[in-house]
Amino acid sequence: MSNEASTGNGYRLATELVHIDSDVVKDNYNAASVPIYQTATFKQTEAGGSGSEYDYSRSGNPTRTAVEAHMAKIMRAERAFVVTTGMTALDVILRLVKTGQEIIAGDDLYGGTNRLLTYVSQYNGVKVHNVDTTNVDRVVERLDAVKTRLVLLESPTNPLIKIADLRTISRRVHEQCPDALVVVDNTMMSPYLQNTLDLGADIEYHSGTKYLSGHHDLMAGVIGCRSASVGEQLYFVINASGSGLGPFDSWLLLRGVKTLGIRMEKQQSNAEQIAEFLEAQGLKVRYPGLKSHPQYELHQQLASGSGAVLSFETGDVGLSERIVESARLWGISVSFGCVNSLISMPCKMSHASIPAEVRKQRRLPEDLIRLCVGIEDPRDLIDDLAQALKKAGVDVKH
Ligand SMILES: Cc1ncc(COP(=O)(O)O)c(C=O)c1O
Ligand SMILES: N[C@@H](CCSC[C@H](N)C(=O)O)C(=O)O
Repeated sequence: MSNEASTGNGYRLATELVHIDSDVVKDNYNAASVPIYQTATFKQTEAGGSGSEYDYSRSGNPTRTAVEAHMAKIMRAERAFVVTTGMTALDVILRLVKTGQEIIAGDDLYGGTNRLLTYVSQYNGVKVHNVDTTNVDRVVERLDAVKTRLVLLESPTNPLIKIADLRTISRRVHEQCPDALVVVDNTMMSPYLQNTLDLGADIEYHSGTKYLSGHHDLMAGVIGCRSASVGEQLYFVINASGSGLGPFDSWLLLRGVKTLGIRMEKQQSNAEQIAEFLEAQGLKVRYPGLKSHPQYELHQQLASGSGAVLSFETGDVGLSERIVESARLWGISVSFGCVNSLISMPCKMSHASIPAEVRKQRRLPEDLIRLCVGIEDPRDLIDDLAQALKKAGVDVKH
């Protein structure tokens, strides 16, 4: 299935991803690829500094401007920013929350997100409510018209692949709390499969380390927002704190994002086959493209595809460890969104920073295996999973 969404220029997203607006960077030589302006500072023509578009790369750099303009177009955002990592993106957004204000966040979130939220609740006097975001009422009952500043959502969540009704939650939050911002970490879907600003979010952010760059050769974060005034506040923090992405990494991100469409289509098609294979083994598979997913219908209304991250349980931590360690083609690594396939155990790896008792309270299964599907031949991926399952002692139908 290909993505039918367009950016407003009349072209589909896969087309827009490849075409960078050449007016954004004034290049005298008509370079076909946006140049890397590897400079910290810029020569000024006058002592007052006026008349120059750039003065210092912390405040702005042409290569960064090019990728920010491109991301704003792709995300249909009023403004987009690129920063050093996905966690930096969240850190910048969290600077909009003041002592005494409150955040409502999911109870299944990337481990690093949970760690940063725990930090702001311990040291910045910000109350964080973790709720089950699959249930709109659980979110709404925590709203406080005065105190709620952010509602932070992942959908699908990492790693339990739970779906939040982003459209309804955004509407209800805006009705009840006009000053609250709905923020969505859209890393798992990428802008290719889900546009959360269109669904009503105020801010969407990404770990650009994942699908946007696609090759695990760079760390980056991307933030897109719907309003110019939120954009001004975010830009202030990025400039003041020096969180903006450097010129070379901006260039790598811009190069990576051009192939997002084709990578996502292939990774998703591989993931669908792998999810079906695992389900046929009688395993409890979490993937929003499977009809057995409890929120299959809702996810289809929010996104144009199911992505390429799935998780499954085996019922036994030791068995899960043996499966992971028996895989040959699937690399044991944290992260996802890369062209090569990865296997991991969230409780021991990406989500190990969540204390064991909190993982238990939030029903994060210790035996959970997460698969991040790449672009390899799906037959090789399935064969390798089959041999890993067999070696670990599972009776495989293949
Ligand atoms: C859903 C999600 N959001 C944010 C992040 C943070 O991104 P980064 O590693 O680029 O800081 C990660 C992983 O690291 C993630 O999985
Ligand atoms: N040691 C790191 C783990 C990073 S996890 C990366 C990624 N978000 C994933 O879900 O795999 C840390 O503690 O931050």
